[in-house]
Formats: sequence, C-alpha cells, structure tokens
Amino acid sequence: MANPPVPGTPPVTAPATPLLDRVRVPSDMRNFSADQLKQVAEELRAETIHAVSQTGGHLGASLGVVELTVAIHAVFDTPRDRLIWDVGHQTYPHKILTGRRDRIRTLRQGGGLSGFTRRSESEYDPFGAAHSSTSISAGLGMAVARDLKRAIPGEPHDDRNVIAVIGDGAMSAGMAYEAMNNAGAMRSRLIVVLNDNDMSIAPPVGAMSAYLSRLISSRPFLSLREMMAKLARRFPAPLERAARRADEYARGLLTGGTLFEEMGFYYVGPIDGHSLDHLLPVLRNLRDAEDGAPILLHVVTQKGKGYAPAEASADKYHAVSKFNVVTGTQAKAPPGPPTYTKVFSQALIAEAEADPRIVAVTAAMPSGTGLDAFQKRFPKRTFDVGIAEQHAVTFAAGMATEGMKPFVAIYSTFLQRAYDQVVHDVALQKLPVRFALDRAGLVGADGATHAGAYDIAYLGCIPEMVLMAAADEAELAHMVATCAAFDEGPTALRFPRGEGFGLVPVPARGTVLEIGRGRILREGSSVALLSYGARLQECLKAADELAARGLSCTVADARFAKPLDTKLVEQLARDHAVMITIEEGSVGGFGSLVMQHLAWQGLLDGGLKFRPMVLPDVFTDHDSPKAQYEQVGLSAATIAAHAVAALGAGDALKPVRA
Ligand SMILES: Cc1ncc(C[n+]2csc(CCOP(=O)(O)OP(=O)(O)O)c2C)c(N)n1
Ligand SMILES: CC(=O)[C@@H](O)[C@H](O)COP(=O)(O)O
Ligand SMILES: [Mg+2]
Repeated sequence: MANPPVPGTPPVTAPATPLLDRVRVPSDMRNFSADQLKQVAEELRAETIHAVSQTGGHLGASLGVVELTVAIHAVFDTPRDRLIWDVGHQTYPHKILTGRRDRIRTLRQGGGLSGFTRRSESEYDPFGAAHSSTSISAGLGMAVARDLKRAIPGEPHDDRNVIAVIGDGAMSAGMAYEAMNNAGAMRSRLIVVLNDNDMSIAPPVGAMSAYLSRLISSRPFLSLREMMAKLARRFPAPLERAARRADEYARGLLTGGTLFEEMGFYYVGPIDGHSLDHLLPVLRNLRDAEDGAPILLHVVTQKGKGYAPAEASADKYHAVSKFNVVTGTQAKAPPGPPTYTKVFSQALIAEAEADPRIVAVTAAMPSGTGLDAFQKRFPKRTFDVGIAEQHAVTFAAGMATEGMKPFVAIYSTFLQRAYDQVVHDVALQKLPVRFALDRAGLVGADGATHAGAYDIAYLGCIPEMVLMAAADEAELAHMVATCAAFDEGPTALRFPRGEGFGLVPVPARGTVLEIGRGRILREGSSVALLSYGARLQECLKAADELAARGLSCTVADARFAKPLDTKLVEQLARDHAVMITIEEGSVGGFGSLVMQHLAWQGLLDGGLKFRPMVLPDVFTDHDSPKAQYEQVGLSAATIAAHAVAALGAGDALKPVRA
C-alpha cells in the first residue's frame, strides 16, 4: 500500500484510498465537500488504473469521466435518478462507486463484472449497453414514462431526473439524432451530457465532429460566474440574485444559437469536464431546474486523463491488455500466427492493387477491422463514416450502383443495426456490396453484446445472398478474392476474432472459389462432419478421436452457406449414418439451411441421424474465448461425443475424452 496516487505517476501496488474507502454507494459521498470530492476523484482514478492494469479493458474512456462520474453521483440521487451511460465502456469508475468495487478486479473475466452497463448487475445500471448511441432514446423513454405515470391512479408521484451521458463519437450515429429530434419536440425533462473528448476509438470523423470542435474553440470555457448567469436566464427560481446580476454582464456573450438549441434543447457549455468546481454547481442547477425542456450539457474532457501513458498514446488507451502501471507497457501475447483481421486486410489490399474499383467502408472501426492498413495504402478509397452502420451499408449500395466494388468491413454484431439496409437497399436490388464480417462467433471478454452469433441466421434468410465462412487464413484470402470477383449480387464472408491457426501458408493473393462449392478434407464411412467456418480444425480433431475408437469419419468444409453445395450435402447424407453440422453461430443458421434442404429431398425420412451443432440458444457471457467455446460445446470432444451418441454405439466403444 501507500504510494500516493499522483496523476501520471501511479502506484505499483494498490493505491491508498482513504476517502474512497468510505464510499460504498454514491449516497456515502453526498455530504462531502468539494475538496473531499476532488480527493475521491483522485483516488478513484488511481484505483481504476490499478484495477485495469490487472484485468485489461477500456481504460481511456473511463479515465476521461472520473470527475464527471463523481459529480453526477454526488449531485443526483442515483439510483432513484436514472443515469444512463452510452456504450457503457466508460463505466469502470461508476462501477467502483456503485457497490461493485470489491469485484472490479474481476472485470471482463468469466463470472466477473461485465465491461459494460448491465441491468442485471446493478440497480445503478438502469439501461444495459455496449452498442453505441442508444442513451438518449432510452433516457427519453424513461423521462416520458415518468411523466405518464403521474396520471396513472395509484402510481407513486415520481419526479426523478434522467441523465444520459453520450460521447462525441457516439453522437455521430443516426440514433442519437432520431432521439434528439424526438426529445426536442417534447417537453419532457431530460438531461443529456455530451462528453466531448474529441476521440472515438480512432480520431472522430465527420461534419458533426468538426462542428463540435468549432463550438469549443469559438466559446472558451465559461467562468463560473458566466455559467451561473446563463443558467439564471433560463432557470431563475433556484438561483441567487448575484447570479442574476452576472447574467446582465454575460448576456452579450452568449447569444449565438447552437445546433442543439435549434433542435429544441437548452444548451449549456462548453464546460471543463475535469473541474469539479464547474461540474458541481452546474449539475446542481440542472437538477433543480423546473423547466420542462430537454437540456444538453456540453462537457469537454480528455480521453486517458490523468495517466501519462494513456494521454500520450494515439488511441488514448481505448482498450488495453494488462499493463505495467509504472511504464504503461501492455502485456503482449506471445508471437503467433497473424490475426484473421490482418489476413483480411492484406488480402483486400492485394485485390485493391489489382482493381481500382475496390473501395472499403468502416463505421468508426478502422483499426478493429484492419482498414487502417488499407487506408494507409489507399487513403482516397477508404471511408470511415463514423458510428453509422446503417449509412455505411446504404452508402456502399450507392457506390455499387455506379460500378464501384465496395467492401463493408464490419463486426458481425454491429451489422445487426443495419439489417433493413442490407435487405432493402442491397439485397432486393441485387447490388454487389461485399460484407466482410469480422468477430463472427464468440469474442471473449466483450461478452454477449459483441458476440457475432446471428449473422448466418439473419443473412441466411435473405434471398440470393452469397454467404461464405473462412475455415482458415488461406480460405479467408480466397474468399476475399471471390467476393471481389463476384459482381452479380451481395456477398458476405465471416471470420472469427483473433489469431488464425498458422497451419496453412497464406497466399499473397487469394484464388477465386467456385460459388456454392464445398470441399472434402477427409473421407470416411460412418460419420460425416460438415463444418461451416473456423471450427473445421475441431472437426478434424474429432475425426482423429473417432478414428482412434474405430469410427470412420468424413470431414467436409462447406465454405458456402448460400448457395449451399447441395450435391455435397446430399452425398454426405446418403453415404453416412450420422451427419453433424458445426458452426459458430446461432440457431437458425447453416444447420437449418442444410436441414431444410435435406428435408425437402426426403433425406431425413430414412435412417440418417442428423445433428446440427450451433451456439446454444442463450446469451453467452464474457469469458476467455477458450472457456466460452468449451461452455457452448463446440469442441472436438463434444463433436465426437455427439457422433458416438447418435450412432448409439457408445457402450461398445472406448470412452470419449472428457
Ligand atoms: C453501434 C456500435 N458501433 C461501433 C461500436 C464500437 N465502439 C465502441 S466505443 C466506440 C467509440 C465511442 O466514442 P465516444 O462515444 O466518443 O466515447 P469515448 O470512447 O471517446 O469516451 C466505438 C466506435 C459500438 N460500441 N457500437
Ligand atoms: C467498446 C467497443 O465496442 C469496442 O471497443 C470493442 O470492445 C472492440 O472489441 P475488439 O477488441 O474485438 O476490437
Ligand atoms: Mg469520444
């Protein structure tokens, strides 16, 4: 213990936190003085750094909101007042202050705290998040519910505050504007705090981001006096006369309307989001305001604030692995094969070198999708559209109508937000938009919110989509080439998070595959394992296990879920007693497509024992990817066990590996 928590030079051991130790829940600090709250903030920052150094996680965003977190919880009556954090990746200080400090070092680990907000985790998390830009909508819903309940006989009168904290990056999404458009037209009291740190995961993009920068630079931080004066103009009742006099002084300074004011919000700011001297009185005034209009408080913060290595890093420590607190050096995984993301990125660059019509689109995830490397090579052919998945898809569709070859590089989970755009704008018009779905399957520490579980099902039901899944890195390169070459309609290829197997050489440029044709890797007679995607290695291992038990196995890689290789599927069904499909996806995916086909061929009417292995129909919580896959049973041992059970030969055979 005992190294004092000095910002920028944090303690190696757990920091001394005498005041923070007294805060088990936010109400414990509501009678603290401003100076005491400053000390709480300092200790909270040190505790956050120390905890994340042991767990890894989204540190930068959390460090940027330490003072804001303390101020909101000190001023508002949470959890009675509803506090909604957009995305939820910045809530580690919030978790520490709201009864979860004793578990903060379990963050993002199996059985531990989630890295995001979660209703089931705490009453202080009134709305779960992880996908961005939902907070204003959810907050408005809560505010309107509060207003409506006043008229319901028997409902207790409720005047709770609703506060939504949204980042400047999240403010680039359509949902935020849809919500503001709605909120601005209603007289429901809602406080939106715009946490402007001039960062998304990457530097923020777009006209709104430029507008916010102009807003900040054209309006230096208001002095406390000016701020109180501005508030006095709008909310005179709770303010003192002195503040009203100051209003006259400030009146001339503060006349320009902001976009937010034009949308019906009362705009306050910009203010220094690291100054409790500013945050506390402003928040108190907003809390006590009797006016019904929605309010937007614009606070300016710094991502990574108060930890030198974070402040100095390009991504402000958005997401870090475990690290050395003194040096900031992050733990590196031992050198291994390249990630699927990297293979995708290189394969796309190779295709784009050969075809100037290839362009790439990302929705605020250039590094996560590997498009940062593509952007370096082809800056004019790369489009970061902000957190705007719906727009990304229709923007790509527009380019495709003009003969360009757009690749939308996107996480499987985030494409969920653009489903109608995929159906209505792309597929119905047979536009050759290529979807590169990264993070397909379970993703580890981000948990259920980020799992790429549904894309096979939600794309598989759209007519004429071409769907592929890469079994390994070389296959991924081939599939990128196949997408690039296919111009007749939309294509999607999926690949998992993390490293590949390193078992096959990756070609400098992929070979175009025949559409709708799978491949057989091993021929056998009793059991057919038909894999779709990167569980192929587990199938091969399962086949080895079964072979050791005297059972002969065919292992095939479907490559395509649509169009299905019907010849291959029928052959496997006819020639084997047991057929098992394996995919890293939900119910309703590849196995269903195969089953549908076999059923209509009458191939399920005879003796075939068909077993579709998919992710179980539950949300799989955060854990290591290995543990997650063991939990869901998509492992060689379980595949082998299912084969044996289906054959009904279990008793006669050697036991299956546990
Ligand atoms: C719909 C959606 N798309 C993409 C992401 C990935 N993502 C997580 S945080 C983030 C940046 C958010 O920036 P901002 O709101 O400014 O928060 P900051 O990290 O700067 O505090 C992005 C793009 C997401 N969570 N949800
Ligand atoms: C908060 C968020 O949505 C992202 O930061 C996400 O955690 C990235 O995950 P990857 O590490 O898989 O890129
Ligand atoms: Mg930001």
